[in-house]
Amino acid sequence: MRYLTAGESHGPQLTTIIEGLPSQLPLTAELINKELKRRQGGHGRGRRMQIETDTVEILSGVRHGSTLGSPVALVVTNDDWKHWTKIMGAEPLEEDINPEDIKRQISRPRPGHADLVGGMKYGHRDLRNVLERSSARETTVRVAVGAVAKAFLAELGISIVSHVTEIGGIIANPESTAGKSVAEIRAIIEEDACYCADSEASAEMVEAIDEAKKAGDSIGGVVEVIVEGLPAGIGSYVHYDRKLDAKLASAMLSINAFKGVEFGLGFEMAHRKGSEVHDEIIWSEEDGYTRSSNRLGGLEGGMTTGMPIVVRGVMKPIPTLYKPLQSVDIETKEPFKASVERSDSCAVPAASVVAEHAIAWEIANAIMEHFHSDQLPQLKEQLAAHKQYTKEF
Ligand SMILES: Cc1cc2nc3c(=O)[nH]c(=O)nc-3n(C[C@H](O)[C@H](O)[C@H](O)COP(=O)(O)O)c2cc1C
Ligand SMILES: C=C(O[C@@H]1CC(C(=O)O)=C[C@@H](OP(=O)(O)O)[C@H]1O)C(=O)O
Repeated sequence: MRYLTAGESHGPQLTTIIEGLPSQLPLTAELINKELKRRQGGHGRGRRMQIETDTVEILSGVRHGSTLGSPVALVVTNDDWKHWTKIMGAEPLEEDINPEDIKRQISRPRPGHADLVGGMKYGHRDLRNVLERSSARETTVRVAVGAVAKAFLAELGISIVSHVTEIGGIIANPESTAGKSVAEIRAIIEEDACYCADSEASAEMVEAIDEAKKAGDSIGGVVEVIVEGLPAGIGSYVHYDRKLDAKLASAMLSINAFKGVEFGLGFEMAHRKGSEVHDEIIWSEEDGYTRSSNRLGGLEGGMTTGMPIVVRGVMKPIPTLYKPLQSVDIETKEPFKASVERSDSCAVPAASVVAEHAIAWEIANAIMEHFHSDQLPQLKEQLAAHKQYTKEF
């Protein structure tokens, strides 16, 4: 499967086309909208989220609530567009308009954002031309795509959740999720301001976000995605570009501001002995092959083991600072404070929703690569046979 996205942050809409979905997958806009709403939430979001009510329109590939097997086109309109039609319009400027009045030109690149290097790369002296597409507004349609992937996974008995484990140095107690299922974690974090399972840590995270905002600063954090119900043997060890862990890492790092990724114990593995890292293999009539622990996070040799996938990503603090860092005006080359654009002060909770959906897409894709079918019912049969086979192996 594949998809493309298009759209600028303050353009008329965000668009995506998904290709290769099986037919007969139940799909509604309502299901996608639920996830879009979650992405808009979480403490620390800026004023743009009060302007938008992200909702999707399904324009093709679905009939009477079910996929056809043809490309699925989705659109999310930007409510803010009405304030930007002249500034961001595709048509050449009308003659009676003074460009200076409507340009909202940016010439003082923000350290940590794509402004300066993006300007150099595409020859834009107005760095707004970079910002508009490098903005995480694009993650809206990536969540829409991931919501479709999640609907597909749910049909196969595979569920996925993300939660926030750290913000600005405040770390959630791992016990808050230990031994809990995806559904249980989802129920805990649903109403939490930081999508965190530890309510005490979450309250401190809220304070830390408010403090950072008051100081004109920003903070980052860590999110964890858990995938449950996977069969063993999805992905492959035979070639670098077929390893599922590599694909999941790439998906995580493709999210704006994500700078690191780890599976299971992650970087902690460096401090442990092999006997304290690897997961012992057991077999039972009922469950087939399982593990007595899941310290490797559900992947061996680039393939699923059948245990839950546990993958974490670290998000750096937001680059736009209301107390801006030192920069240079590219017109005069004089030192200047960086531009200040309307901004989030912390988007880690929202980004956890993006991570969940980016990972869901990658898993759905890996499943579609493994089981070759254009029809969901056939695919379900193949999956059931595969599960039986791996159990008896
Ligand atoms: C959900 C989400 C919201 C974000 N909001 C902002 C924001 O309001 N202001 C900002 O400067 N960066 C924001 N970012 C981060 C930038 O998009 C990101 O740092 C920028 O695209 C540069 O890419 P890089 O950090 O991956 O190098 C956000 C990221 C995510 C995932
Ligand atoms: C600025 C960035 O994205 C943010 C993410 C975002 C959204 O819908 O998530 C919408 C944007 O809206 P605006 O720029 O109008 O405030 C930002 O809040 C960025 O990533 O650089």
